[in-house]
Amino acid sequence: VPKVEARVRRYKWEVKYEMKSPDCYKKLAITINGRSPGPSIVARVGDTIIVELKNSLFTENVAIHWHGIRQIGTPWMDGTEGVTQCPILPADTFVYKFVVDRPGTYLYHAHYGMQREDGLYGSLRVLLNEGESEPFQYDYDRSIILNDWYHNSSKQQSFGLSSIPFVWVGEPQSILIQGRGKFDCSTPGTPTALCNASHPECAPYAITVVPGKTYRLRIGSLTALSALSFEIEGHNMTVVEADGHYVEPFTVKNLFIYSGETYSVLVTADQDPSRNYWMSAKIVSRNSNTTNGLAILNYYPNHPRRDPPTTPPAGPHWDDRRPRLAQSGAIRARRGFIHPPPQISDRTIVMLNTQNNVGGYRRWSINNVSFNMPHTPYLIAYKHNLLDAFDQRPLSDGHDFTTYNISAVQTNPNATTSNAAYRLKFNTTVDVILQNANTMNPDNSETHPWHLHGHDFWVLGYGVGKFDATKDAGSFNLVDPIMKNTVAVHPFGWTALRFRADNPGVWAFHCHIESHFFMGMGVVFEEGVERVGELPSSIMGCGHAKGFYKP
Ligand SMILES: O=C1O[C@H]([C@@H](O)CO)C(O)=C1O
Repeated sequence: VPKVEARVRRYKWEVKYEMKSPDCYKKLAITINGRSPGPSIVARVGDTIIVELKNSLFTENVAIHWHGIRQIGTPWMDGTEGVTQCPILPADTFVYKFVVDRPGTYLYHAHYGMQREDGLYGSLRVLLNEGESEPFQYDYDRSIILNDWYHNSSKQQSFGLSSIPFVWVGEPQSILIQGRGKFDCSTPGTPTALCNASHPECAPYAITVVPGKTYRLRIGSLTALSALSFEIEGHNMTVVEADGHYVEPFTVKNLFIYSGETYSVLVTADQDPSRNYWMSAKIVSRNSNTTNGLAILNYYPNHPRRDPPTTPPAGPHWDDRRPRLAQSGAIRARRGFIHPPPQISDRTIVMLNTQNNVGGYRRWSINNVSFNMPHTPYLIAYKHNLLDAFDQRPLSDGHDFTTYNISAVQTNPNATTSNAAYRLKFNTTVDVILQNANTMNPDNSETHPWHLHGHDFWVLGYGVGKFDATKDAGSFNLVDPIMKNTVAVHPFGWTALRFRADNPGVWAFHCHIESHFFMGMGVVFEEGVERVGELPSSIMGCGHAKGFYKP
C-alpha cells in the first residue's frame, strides 16, 4: 500500500442563532454556517482538521467537542468547556486543530451548558486511506444523526433543572432523523403562527437507494434524553462498526442506540423496488408519548417524497429491557481486529449512580458526589498549579456500598456537590463498574449512556442487579470485548469497562444525557498531566487563568 501524504482540511465555521423549523415548529436553533445539523466533516486517517470557529451568538459562549477523537498529544483541543478550555466568548474566533488518527464514525457537538440540544452538532467521518479496504463490502456510504428535539430553549430547561422546586424537561416534542421530524401542528395549545406542517424544512429526510446495491449506513445518536430503537421497514441491518471499531457482524431488525454512540450497518436494497420504505426511530426505556421519528428509504426511481403505502413499524415496547440487554451483550470485537485488554487492572472504581436531593436541588450523584463544573478548566489548573481553583479532596473508589439497596428509593443524606477530580496513575489499567440504582421515583431506574473523553475502553460485561465483585468479575470478557467510547448502563444493572490511563490530559467521563450531566452526573479523570506540553493561550482567559489569554 503506497504511503499517502496526510492532508490538512480547513473549515471556517460561524456559529449563530437562526429561526429553524426542523419539526415544522419554528424555534431558535444554534447553527453552523446557517445549518443544523452542521456541515459534515469527511477526512482520511492521519489528516489534520483545522476548524476556525467564530462565535456569533452575541450573548452566549460556546465550545465544540470532537466526540470519539482521542486528541492524543492535543488534550487542549477536546473542546470541553471547564475541563480542557475556557469558553469561546461572543465575537471571538477559536481555532481547533487536531489529527484524526483512526478510521470510523464520529460526531461533534457543543460542550457548553446544554447547547448541544439547541442544534449545535454534526458528523465526522474518517475514511481509510486510498488503497486500503474495510473488512466488509458495500457500494455506497451514507450518514444520519438521530436526535430528539424540544421546543423550549436549553436555557429555559437548565433554569428549571437548577430551580427549587425542580422543573423536569419532560419528553421531547419530536424525534429528528438527520435534522428532520414532524410535530403535529394540531396539538392543542400550538400557536398556528409557529407551526407550519408544510414547511420545506420538515419534509422527511430521504435516502435514495439503487435496487440491489448495499449501503453502509452510519448512524449516530445525539439525543438530549432519549434511548432509541431504529429500524428500516422490511430490511435487516448488519452491524459492522461501533464507535470507530469493527465488530463481529450481527444482524438486527431494530438497532438500539444510545446518545453518544455511533454504529455502521450494512443494508441491501433487496425488497420490492416499486415503492419506498419507512425508517423509524422510537423512544425506548422511557414511557414517552413522543411520536416516532420517520424518514424514507427511497428506492430509485420512485419519488423521494412519496410516502410508503404502509403504516410505519411501531417498534418494540418501551419497557422491554431484554432485547436491549441482549444487543449490548451480543457485540464482540471483529475477528482479526481484536485488541485484547490487559488481563488485570491496577485500580477498580465502582461508581454508584444515584438521583438525590442535594441542598434542596434535584441532582445526580456518583458515590454520593454530584459534579459541579469549575470556572477554571482542570487542564489549565493542573498545568499551571492553580490547585485552589477546585476541590482537592480525593474522591471515593466506592467499594463500600455492599449493603446499599439499589431497588428502592434512597434518600442518600450524605450526597454533596463537588468539583474534585480522580487522579489516575499514568500508564495504569483502570476498571470502572457503573452501578445503576433506583431513582427518587418508586420502581424506576433509567438507561444512562456513559461517554469517556480521550480514550476508548473495553466493555467487559453487563449485568442485572448489584455488581458482586467475587462472582461477576469472573464473568468478564477478556477475550474479544469491543472497544467503545460510549456505553449504556441499563436500568437496575451494571456495566464494567476497562481502559488504559495512557493519554496525558484531563478527561470528562459522564452520562451523555444532556440534562443528567447538567445535574451532576459525571466525573473528571486526570492522568499524566505533567507530560502535557505547553498549553496554547487560546484556551485560557477565564477563572484563575483570566490574565493568561494572549490574542
Ligand atoms: O433526571 C430526571 O428527573 C426526572 C424525574 O426523575 C424527576 O422526578 C427524570 O425522568 C429524569 O431522568
